[in-house]
Amino acid sequence: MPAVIFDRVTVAVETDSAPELKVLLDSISLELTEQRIGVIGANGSGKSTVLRLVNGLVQPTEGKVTVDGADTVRDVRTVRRNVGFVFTDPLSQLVMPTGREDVELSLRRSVRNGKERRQAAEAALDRLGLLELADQSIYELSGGERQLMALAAVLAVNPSVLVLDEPSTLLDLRNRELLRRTLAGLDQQIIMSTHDLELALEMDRVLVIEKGEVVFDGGAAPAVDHYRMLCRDGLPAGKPR
Ligand SMILES: Nc1ncnc2c1ncn2[C@@H]1O[C@H](COP(=O)(O)OP(=O)(O)OP(=O)(O)O)[C@@H](O)[C@H]1O
Repeated sequence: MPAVIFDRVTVAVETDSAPELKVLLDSISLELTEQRIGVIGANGSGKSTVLRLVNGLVQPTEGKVTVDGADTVRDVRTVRRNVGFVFTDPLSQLVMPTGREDVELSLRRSVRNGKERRQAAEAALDRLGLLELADQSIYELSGGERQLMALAAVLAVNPSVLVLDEPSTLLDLRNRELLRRTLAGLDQQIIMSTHDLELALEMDRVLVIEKGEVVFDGGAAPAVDHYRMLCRDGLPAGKPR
């Protein structure tokens, strides 16, 4: 597996609401070498920020992130070639009128020959059962269908690391199962944030993020237990009305 290394990474940003920098992540060090890594935590805890650091979409304010030795700031082109990123909102990544065109666009660099590219796109769509929807306008697809289409476009180029930011939010039960099976069948390293604890339980290692810090790092079941405990402790006192 490629090694994704966070070396004392802090991310701090300017905001309009306060004169001092807002710290989104505080001096995180991690060596991610397992095949399936889950990232869980409350809304706003910093999960997407962790994921975005892996492909250089967010840059560390201090420290560095490397993917198989490539620095996500200095060697960002190498990193982007190796790291596929699936966004929570598929419309932020699907740019072509149809899914088929989008998958072919993803493949434009890796498969130069037009006929071979069409075949590779067909195979990538077929893998997720999307052939029937391939030529439909992206805007006529449901949210879940778009989410799968975005995954197909990223998987088509066979990245060595696949980063997924809450990939199952829009999926129904059947498509969640399809996603689960698809992820289980992949050879590459997966780093995935999710609120779907069943999906998190399938991971080899799970990080629990809380207020910009890794508060638990270990096996999936104890990580989920830890997160549940944090959620219970964080609830307001008194009976819900
Ligand atoms: N560019 C930015 N400027 C200011 N604040 C930011 C910026 N990006 C993220 N944040 C803040 O950082 C915190 C962590 O955001 P992040 O998107 O990483 O959370 P998350 O754990 O993925 O949340 P969710 O589960 O709701 O998607 C949030 O409070 C968010 O408002």
